[in-house]
Amino acid sequence: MNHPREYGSDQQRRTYINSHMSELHPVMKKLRQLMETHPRGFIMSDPNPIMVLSNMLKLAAAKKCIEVGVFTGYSSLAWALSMPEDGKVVACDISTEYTDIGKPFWKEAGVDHKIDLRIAPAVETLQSLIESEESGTFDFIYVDGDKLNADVIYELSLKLLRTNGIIAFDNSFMHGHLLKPEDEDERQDVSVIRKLNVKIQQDSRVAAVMLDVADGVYVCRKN
Ligand SMILES: C[S@@+](CC[C@H](N)C(=O)[O-])C[C@H]1O[C@@H](n2cnc3c(N)ncnc32)[C@H](O)[C@@H]1O
Repeated sequence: MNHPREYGSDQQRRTYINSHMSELHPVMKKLRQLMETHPRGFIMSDPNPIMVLSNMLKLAAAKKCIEVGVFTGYSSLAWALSMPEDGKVVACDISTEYTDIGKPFWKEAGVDHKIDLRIAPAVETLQSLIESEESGTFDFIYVDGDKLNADVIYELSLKLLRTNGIIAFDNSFMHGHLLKPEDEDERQDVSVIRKLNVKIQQDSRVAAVMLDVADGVYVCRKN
């Protein structure tokens, strides 16, 4: 039997965690500061999971990554900074309006040569990578966009990842909706992720664990 344990309130934990994270890279910090006044700035990834995942990339000596959902390039910048000079991030987004904001920051950090931005629906970009025979070659895939296609993205990603490669989904709690029972009129994106989370938990192709950071991050290692 599990003994009940008390680790403080959610707010107390978050405050403590946030005050004990290492300093961000100065360019990541600058981009975050810029986005504080942007009307959509709140959709940027939270620095805590980004730091956890960056540490994993370093440990795995990752050289090939994919990101689904670039926005203004904060998380792409983190992956590029975590890889060696010959590392590559295939960065997928449909918006040049947002990605154009991030590009100068990639250049300032000296990692723009590692980021291969593809402006197209992510599913198309992932399919094109499979067609160009890159299956089984990626170390890490971060999914933070296109929730409606998350299941297709998961299946394509499992093809593209190498054995022991990692796929990480941001927003596994879907802004808290998935911590509650299903609504009759649940939003479609919430419903897609609810089903995908169950599928992943039962999927013998991966070893998966959800991190209780920010809006939840589902970290799945391909067996
Ligand atoms: C939550 S934001 C990504 C935040 C980013 N990871 C960061 O840390 O700043 C989601 C992004 O997904 C992009 N997106 C939406 N639908 C997409 C699709 N079908 N294919 C690729 N990107 C898509 C949006 O344009 C948006 O920039």
